Amino acid sequence: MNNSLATSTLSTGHTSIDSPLIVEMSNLSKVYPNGTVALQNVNLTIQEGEFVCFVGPSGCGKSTIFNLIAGLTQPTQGELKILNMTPKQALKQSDTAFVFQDHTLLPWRTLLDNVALPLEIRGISKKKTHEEAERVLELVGLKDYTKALPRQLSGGMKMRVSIARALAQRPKLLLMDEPFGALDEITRQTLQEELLNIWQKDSKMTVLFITHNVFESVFLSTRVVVMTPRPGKVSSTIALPEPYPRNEAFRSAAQFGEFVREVSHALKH
Ligand SMILES: Nc1ncnc2c1ncn2[C@@H]1O[C@H](COP(=O)(O)OP(=O)(O)OP(=O)(O)O)[C@@H](O)[C@H]1O
Repeated sequence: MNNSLATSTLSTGHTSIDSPLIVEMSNLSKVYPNGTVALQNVNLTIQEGEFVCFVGPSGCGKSTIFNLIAGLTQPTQGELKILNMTPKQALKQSDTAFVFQDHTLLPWRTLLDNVALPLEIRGISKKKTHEEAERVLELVGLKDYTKALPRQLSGGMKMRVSIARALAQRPKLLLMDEPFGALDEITRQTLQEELLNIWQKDSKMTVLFITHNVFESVFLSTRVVVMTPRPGKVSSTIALPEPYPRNEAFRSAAQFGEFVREVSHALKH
């Protein structure tokens, strides 16, 4: 697919042709003050309920796209709408939540208190924040660890807490920047399946996920966005209209291998 088709939307995952647009980027460019052209004329729309992976060489502007969506930096040119609002308005309404590779848990707070923190900051009552924190910790398989401290957990468990903390905000848009990059392969695959289960339970949550791992992008997403080396552009979008739930059987299916080859080929050209 060529760049012009990057603006098209697809009926995969929970989405249908009528699903509202969550992200609209038109001719989006970002030049940093030092002159680095991080993004050039990016056109992309993402519908409610999609799971979109971004792949591309280091420095192609993937994180810059996330920072723009989060309202942490401003575009130099073009337009960006999140849920038909400016990124800052969307962030204010807590419609956007993040998960990073570094779990950023506070070492002195229990898991429950770590997960409750963003809600506490929003002034929600202690009873409600704790109920919500318990709900999401159960969702990520950690209901027996509410009183544990981060140092008592493995890397994979810390990542689960980090995901729970983002989910506690009930985001419409979840941004995940290489969340599983530091995990061993088995833990990574387990968390991929758990993440898909969580996403499937919430038909309206849209997930944008940055990864350097082509296999991961194919396993997870309804659509892979492939970016070019700097200045970052969308070179192609590849639809993955394979049904969910996806599991071990999908990883060994012929179709999986074909999609991996397609994404790898797009990355090299
Ligand atoms: N605040 C900044 N000031 C100047 N240049 C920046 C800034 N942030 C990022 N860049 C540059 O913009 C380009 C895109 O960076 P970005 O972090 O968005 O890429 P990326 O695709 O996420 O990279 P990686 O895969 O290595 O994380 C890079 O050349 C980077 O050095």
